[in-house]
Amino acid sequence: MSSAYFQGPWVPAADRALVTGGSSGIGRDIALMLAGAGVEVFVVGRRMERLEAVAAESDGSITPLAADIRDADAVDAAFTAAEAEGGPVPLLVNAASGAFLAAAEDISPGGFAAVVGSSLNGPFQVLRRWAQPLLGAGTPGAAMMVSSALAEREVPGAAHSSAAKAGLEALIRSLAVEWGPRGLRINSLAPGAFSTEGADAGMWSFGPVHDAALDNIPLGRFGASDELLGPAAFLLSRAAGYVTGATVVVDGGWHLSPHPFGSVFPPRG
Ligand SMILES: CCCCCCCCCCC/C=C/C(=O)SCCNC(=O)CCNC(=O)[C@H](O)C(C)(C)COP(=O)(O)OP(=O)(O)OC[C@H]1O[C@@H](n2cnc3c(N)ncnc32)[C@H](O)[C@@H]1OP(=O)(O)O
Ligand SMILES: NC(=O)C1=CN([C@@H]2O[C@H](COP(=O)(O)OP(=O)(O)OC[C@H]3O[C@@H](n4cnc5c(N)ncnc54)[C@H](OP(=O)(O)O)[C@@H]3O)[C@@H](O)[C@H]2O)C=CC1
Repeated sequence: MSSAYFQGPWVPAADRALVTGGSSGIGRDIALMLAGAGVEVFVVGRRMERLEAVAAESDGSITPLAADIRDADAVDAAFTAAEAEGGPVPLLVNAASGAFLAAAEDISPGGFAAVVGSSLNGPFQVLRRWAQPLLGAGTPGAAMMVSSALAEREVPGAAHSSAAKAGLEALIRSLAVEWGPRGLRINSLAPGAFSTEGADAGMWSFGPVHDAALDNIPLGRFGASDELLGPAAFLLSRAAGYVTGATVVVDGGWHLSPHPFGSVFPPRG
């Protein structure tokens, strides 16, 4: 991944970053982009071998740290390891999250908790642990949470994820106000439909869902991974120094659709 995304005023806002979900898909691409631009990157995910594979792929500095973001102690240990040599980490990307397709009546309490845990509770623990030492030291920082273009829309078949992502966007607005005066910027990047390992396995390989999404994207296609990198680079750069509490939607216009999934997921008859 080239450093071409960071040029002129678009230099990274700091030289150290922690990226959750950095072993796959969107988080992996962002981690490689940052490392390619000379940022020291720590990648977090549940499976160490996949984190190590990303680290091996980069010519830059990527350190793998295994943790489930739903486990506050594991999150704390990952940050403690990242901070051990260079102190608080000023840049944060939270791309980790998980979801599965299911009719609402088939989502068990445990299933709802698993998805909301990885998409809202866990990201809050990550943000809180990231911010604590920065606030204590008065060091500026910037966080970018990966949300979803449909956070504010109806998503039949993914009610848990939709509720959690809407909560995540509400959360970043509150934190931007609480922490802005103390030097921290908090934004979110909201992707539309992107082909990634996890999303393909869980959603896009299911033909009716894939086709319904495509039919309702005004630009008529899924996004290409590099189309997220420019907006991500912007939010993590000095050029975004006056941007906080914002959600940047990158979805080919999908969120404007009258119904983002047409009638692909009718209620049980
Ligand atoms: C009309 C169609 C709508 C299409 C929707 C499109 C939405 C667009 C925007 C979506 C925004 C979000 C996008 C993404 O997240 S893309 C990235 C996707 N990547 C992944 O999801 C990969 C990671 N996935 C996971 O980690 C898991 O799916 C999970 C989130 C569940 C977490 O795993 P965990 O290890 O905690 O899970 P367990 O196996 O222990 O299960 C916990 C409980 O969840 C229940 N469960 C799990 N899978 C399913 C399933 N497929 N269906 C129903 N229930 C499921 C499981 O039974 C457990 O419940 P119990 O405790 O009751 O047993
Ligand atoms: N691709 C798409 O179309 C869309 C994606 N998004 C969002 O983009 C983000 C990235 O998704 P995408 O790249 O597609 O997904 P992937 O499944 O390809 O990547 C998910 C990453 O998160 C990690 N992860 C998942 N759950 C946890 C957890 N509980 N703790 C720590 N790490 C975890 C995974 O590693 P491991 O499994 O080893 O833990 C992996 O590195 C997510 O927030 C997703 O909701 C939003 C809208 C659409």
